[in-house]
Amino acid sequence: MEIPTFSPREIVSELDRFIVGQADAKRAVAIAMRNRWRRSRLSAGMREEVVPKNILMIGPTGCGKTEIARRLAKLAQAPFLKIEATKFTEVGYVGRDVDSIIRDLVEASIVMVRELKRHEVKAKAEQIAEDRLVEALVGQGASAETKNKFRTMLRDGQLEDKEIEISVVEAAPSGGGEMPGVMPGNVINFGEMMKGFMNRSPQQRRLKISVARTYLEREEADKLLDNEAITQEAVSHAQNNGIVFIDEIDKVCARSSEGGSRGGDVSREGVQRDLLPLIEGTTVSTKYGPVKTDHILFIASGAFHLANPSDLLPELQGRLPIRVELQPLSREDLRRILTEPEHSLLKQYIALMQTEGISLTFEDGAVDALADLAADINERVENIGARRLATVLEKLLEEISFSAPDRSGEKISVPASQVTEKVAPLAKKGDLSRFIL
Ligand SMILES: Nc1ncnc2c1ncn2[C@@H]1O[C@H](COP(=O)(O)OP(=O)(O)OP(=O)(O)O)[C@@H](O)[C@H]1O
Repeated sequence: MEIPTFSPREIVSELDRFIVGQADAKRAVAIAMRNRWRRSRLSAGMREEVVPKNILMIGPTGCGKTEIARRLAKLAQAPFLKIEATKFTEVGYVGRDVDSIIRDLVEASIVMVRELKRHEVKAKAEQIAEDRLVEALVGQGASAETKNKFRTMLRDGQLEDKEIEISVVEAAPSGGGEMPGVMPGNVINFGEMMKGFMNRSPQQRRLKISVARTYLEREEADKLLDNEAITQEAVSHAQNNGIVFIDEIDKVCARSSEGGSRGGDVSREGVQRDLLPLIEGTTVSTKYGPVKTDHILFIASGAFHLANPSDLLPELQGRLPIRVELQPLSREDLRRILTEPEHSLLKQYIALMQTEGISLTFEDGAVDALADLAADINERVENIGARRLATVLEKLLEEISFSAPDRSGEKISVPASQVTEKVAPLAKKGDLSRFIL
């Protein structure tokens, strides 16, 4: 699979569009990404020798660690998986099977490759689906002239509500029935969807053209896709380009203050031992075949408040040679996060209100007051980084959000006083602020 190539400088500037500050971490991931491209250009023998230099990100919660990794993966069109190291202690020493990380990564890769391939065959599938619609309308034997007439009407959208009888692989959505793999909010799980389609035999259905078209296009696209080839490509994509983000790695460290690995720390060290082969390079068997982990990029991350990176198993430390520290977010960072990123929180709220016909604006003073308040609560209650902005903003805009449908056409400008008078007092209510803000 062709993956986009960017120079480290380009990667950093792309990340800058979405993430404020954290220059060191951006540089580190940019170099790691470029190294992959360099590796792909080496001779086969040399290529096998070059292992990715995995990264350890150290920084407080909510300061952008996951966001950097996720954006990087998106930019590089790399399969991405985030897991929490602590997940693997829940069932005790043996814990959850760490190999599931690789299996899940391959699943993510399949979804990704399938979506790309589906896009490639889209135009063709649409054309075949249209032919089938015309045939369902006028019958196979109709003259070319009749067919063309109906084709034109179809394209003009004149027949959308007309019912036709077609043979579809999936049951019709009678009374709000759901398609397999389509979850609430239209998130599509292609794996599930394929299972759904493959397990069913075609059925005659009476459907409106608008609905039938969706079914037929999907069915035809699936016919055009070569599942075997997709699987192979997805496995290779995961092996060579996959990124696994392991959060809370510090929580599986034996704390130095507790005098090394004794007692309850056995299971934590066990998790590190389990993770080690994956990061060192092993072969995991999946239902799609064996997957080599040697060239998967691992980014481990943690706050390391209580433990130190040197409390990790030495072998693991060796496999995470790139160390980057992320900075706690200052008041100024929070202010920039509100306004600067491409889809910043303020921009999101403005866009959401626009759908209700409301033109929402924030006075400069209001943005400053929001940043002040978030920084203040982070300092006094608990530092949850940029996540604090979401709760504070939600509280500030709750009223407008609720009454928006009645206020269509209005221009609403949020002044600083609303932050200081409405939301800030909540932060003063001691323990309550833990739950509200
Ligand atoms: N520097 C930043 N610039 C822009 N947005 C940020 C920044 N830091 C955090 N955010 C936003 O805050 C939220 C939480 O950030 P993120 O998931 O990266 O936290 P994290 O550092 O990985 O913390 P944890 O270890 O607790 O998962 C995300 O929505 C992210 O977009």
